Amino acid sequence: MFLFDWIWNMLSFLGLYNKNAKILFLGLDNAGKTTLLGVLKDGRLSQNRPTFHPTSEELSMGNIKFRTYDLGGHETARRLWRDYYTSVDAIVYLVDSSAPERFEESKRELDALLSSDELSNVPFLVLGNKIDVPGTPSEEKLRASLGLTQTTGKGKVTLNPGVRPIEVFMCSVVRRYGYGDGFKWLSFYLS
Ligand SMILES: Nc1nc2c(ncn2[C@@H]2O[C@H](COP(=O)(O)OP(=O)(O)OP(=O)(O)O)[C@@H](O)[C@H]2O)c(=O)[nH]1
Ligand SMILES: [Mg+2]
Repeated sequence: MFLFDWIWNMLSFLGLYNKNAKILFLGLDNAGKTTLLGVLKDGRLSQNRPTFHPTSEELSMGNIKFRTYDLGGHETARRLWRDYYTSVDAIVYLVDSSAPERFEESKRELDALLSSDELSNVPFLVLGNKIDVPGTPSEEKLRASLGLTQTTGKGKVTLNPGVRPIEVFMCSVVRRYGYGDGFKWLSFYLS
């Protein structure tokens, strides 16, 4: 079961394999960005300290590569985010969905990203992480809190020019579910 999951998740990246895509992993501190990257990188969960210095990793599966940027999420680190906006292919925005008291703060940062000119056409994959935590609010609640009740659709949708793909997927990085669907969705929009 675990092996199947792992392979399936890796396969869902196929759309990304074709390209040296530049992907930023953003979101508040403690959202799970570094944990997710660790799982994507070598399939393993690691204990991470909060990220204070931006880390860039080339993920390669077989002989195909893409470049990820893990930027810290605490307040001072957020000021560095904009230094990385140039020629970004996608944003993966993580939210700790088990921490509703921080939804407002997370929305504020997300809104700032969404209104940035440099990112105006960049696809956004929003991951509501940590749904393994009991009592975590529903996807509906998260969407409402983030102002994302209207998104572009989970299937492969042909969007009008100028419409930015954006979608929400709930996931648990530690249980390794949910994010695979999100990356598969994202791959539709990386040409
Ligand atoms: N329960 C649960 N905990 C998780 C999950 N994903 C990550 N965590 C935990 O959340 C904490 C923060 O994870 P990190 O990956 O360090 O968060 P980050 O987004 O990189 O945080 P910064 O580097 O401070 O911006 C760690 O204790 C992780 O083990 C999940 O799916 N479920
Ligand atoms: Mg981190």
